[in-house]
Amino acid sequence: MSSGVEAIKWVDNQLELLDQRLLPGQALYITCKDSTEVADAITQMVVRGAPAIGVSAAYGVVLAADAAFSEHQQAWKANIAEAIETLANSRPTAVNLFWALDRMQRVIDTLEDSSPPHQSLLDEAKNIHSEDIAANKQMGKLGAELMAASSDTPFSVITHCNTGSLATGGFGTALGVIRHGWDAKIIKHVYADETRPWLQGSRLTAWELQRDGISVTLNTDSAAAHIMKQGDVRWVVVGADRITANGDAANKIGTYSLAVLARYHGIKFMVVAPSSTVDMSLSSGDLIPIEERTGEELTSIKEVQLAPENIAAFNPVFDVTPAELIDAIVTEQGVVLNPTLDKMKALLG
Ligand SMILES: CSC[C@@H](O)[C@@H](O)C(=O)COP(=O)(O)O
Repeated sequence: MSSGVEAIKWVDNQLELLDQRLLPGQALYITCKDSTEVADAITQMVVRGAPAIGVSAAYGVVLAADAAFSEHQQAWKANIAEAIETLANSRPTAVNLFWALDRMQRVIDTLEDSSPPHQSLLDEAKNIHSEDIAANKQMGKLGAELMAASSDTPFSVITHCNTGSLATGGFGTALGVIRHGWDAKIIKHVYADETRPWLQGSRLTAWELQRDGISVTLNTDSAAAHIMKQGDVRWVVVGADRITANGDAANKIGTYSLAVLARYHGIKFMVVAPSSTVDMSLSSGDLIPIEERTGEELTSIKEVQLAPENIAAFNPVFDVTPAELIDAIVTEQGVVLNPTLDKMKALLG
């Protein structure tokens, strides 16, 4: 089974990121030499997807510490705080970013002011990276087993946004389940929503699945109800950017509509995310900060104008699916069926 493309690489003490803005036309890596460049890469969506943002930010902290230590060997800890703040401000919704920065901060807190930080921080960033890949593989297995138990015959699934090796440390969350399900011949076809406006589905998911030889067709987001009505789709499978203590899940805009449609059509809805995506400090999805990006993502594509000049455009890039519409949350620690606060607490504390 393919693990997919390597989107995040640590090479010669620099961070190399596959520039996702250029896919599928070009597969080019950009090099981030300092933490500001990493923060910019996250904001500009060179790298995107909740776990991938967290992994990249962790490597960004290594770069920040290297710079602070070479500038002032006795006071690097004080000097790194601003760089970490800049990384934290790069995008608001995916909690994996803050989770990864907290893990890096805990390592910083154990170090002396005068001790070189490089190796300990690099080790932790690499741990965050490799643990994410391992979590994805475990979730892939658990999610595919759940799907297999629900049907005697192979079926199709719908997915939204991109949750593959591009969006994670590697392998993928919802796409990890799809990889396992395809391998086990449970899943026979994937419908990939194009995912307006940034087109993660058409530019990234279609590219990843096609490269890996998994049967995929692309559809407009608004075709989902029509596809569901055909009767061939048994599961919607998506990732998440933040899951709250009651099981509400924020994910790419349009996910909530899919969940409503799935319930109407009697189709199961699965959210696949590592425990680093779970924010037990928030009691409900209403409290998740929802990123709004520029209206230009709606009004033009690659400088081609699609709407009247100066039209006002509203571009929230995530929405929250209420727990009551979710049949299963799959994490590497286990599966929560029909999530509630008590069930989330029992699995994820
Ligand atoms: C494993 S990816 C889960 C989510 O991060 C993904 O579905 C998503 O919404 C990504 O949004 P993006 O704006 O592309 O960063």
